[in-house]
Amino acid sequence: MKTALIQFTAGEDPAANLETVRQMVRDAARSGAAFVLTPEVSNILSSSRRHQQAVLYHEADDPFLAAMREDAAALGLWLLIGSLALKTGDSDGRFANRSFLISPEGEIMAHYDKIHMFDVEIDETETYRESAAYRPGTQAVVADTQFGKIGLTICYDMRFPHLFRKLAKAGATIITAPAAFSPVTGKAHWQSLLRARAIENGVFILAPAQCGQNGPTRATHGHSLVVSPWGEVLADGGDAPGITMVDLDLADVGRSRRRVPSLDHDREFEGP
Ligand SMILES: O=C(O)CNC(=O)[C@H](CS)NC(=O)CCC(=O)C(=O)O
Repeated sequence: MKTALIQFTAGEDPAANLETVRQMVRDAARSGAAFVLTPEVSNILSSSRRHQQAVLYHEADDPFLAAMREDAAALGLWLLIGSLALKTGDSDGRFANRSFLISPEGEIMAHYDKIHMFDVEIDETETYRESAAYRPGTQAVVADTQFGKIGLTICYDMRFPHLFRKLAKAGATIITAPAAFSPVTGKAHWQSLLRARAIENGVFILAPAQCGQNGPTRATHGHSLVVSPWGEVLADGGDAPGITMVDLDLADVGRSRRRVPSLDHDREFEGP
């Protein structure tokens, strides 16, 4: 299955981000991709909640989502919008960080709200408080497609192996992990986390990532990653914007799981 991961640098203007993504989706389609994935918060990366409040939409009238549905249908491909920041109507004004899987008919086949919030102080200069702006999801999601079952996660979720375990146990053979990873933790952890999640569950991991300088106070790690169920890095998108194409052999899932069937070897135990 020809799969394309879109890597770019989202800024504060959703319309500009949409133009960038649309062009790259078209390029990916021209290269023969059947499944195209975009990073976390493809529509906006902003550190100002006020600005987000001013320019974001609810799901029902979001122009980014509408355009992606049109493009998926026009180009006849599966599309994962890694996520969109969307208004929720919640009284506390928090947004959703929501991933969408769209069919080649332009239908929304699944959506997933990021469960784990990145509330972290990495060092004196770098702190994140995602839960101040975003309302965490409470529902894990697996979608049925012609390529098999796809489990949806977002970014920081990759540090919670039990979520990936649940998705794999529910039949997922591909797990998506779109990201806007921090450069510091990216260097230290990104590839190890994703390879571990692939190996321990015998799944393909598809992780389209934001890259570069997103704003005066925000940068992202890049290195969009495709990992095989055996843990091999099949592609790494590097530091710069671009499209990473890979041809997935879905039979690798069965081959890996037969060699090491650890997914079937979970045991109940007492303690500690
Ligand atoms: O801020 C937004 O608008 C959208 N959300 C994000 O970019 C989120 C929260 S700041 N980024 C991550 O989860 C990175 C996780 C990470 O870097 C790690 O786990 O080390």
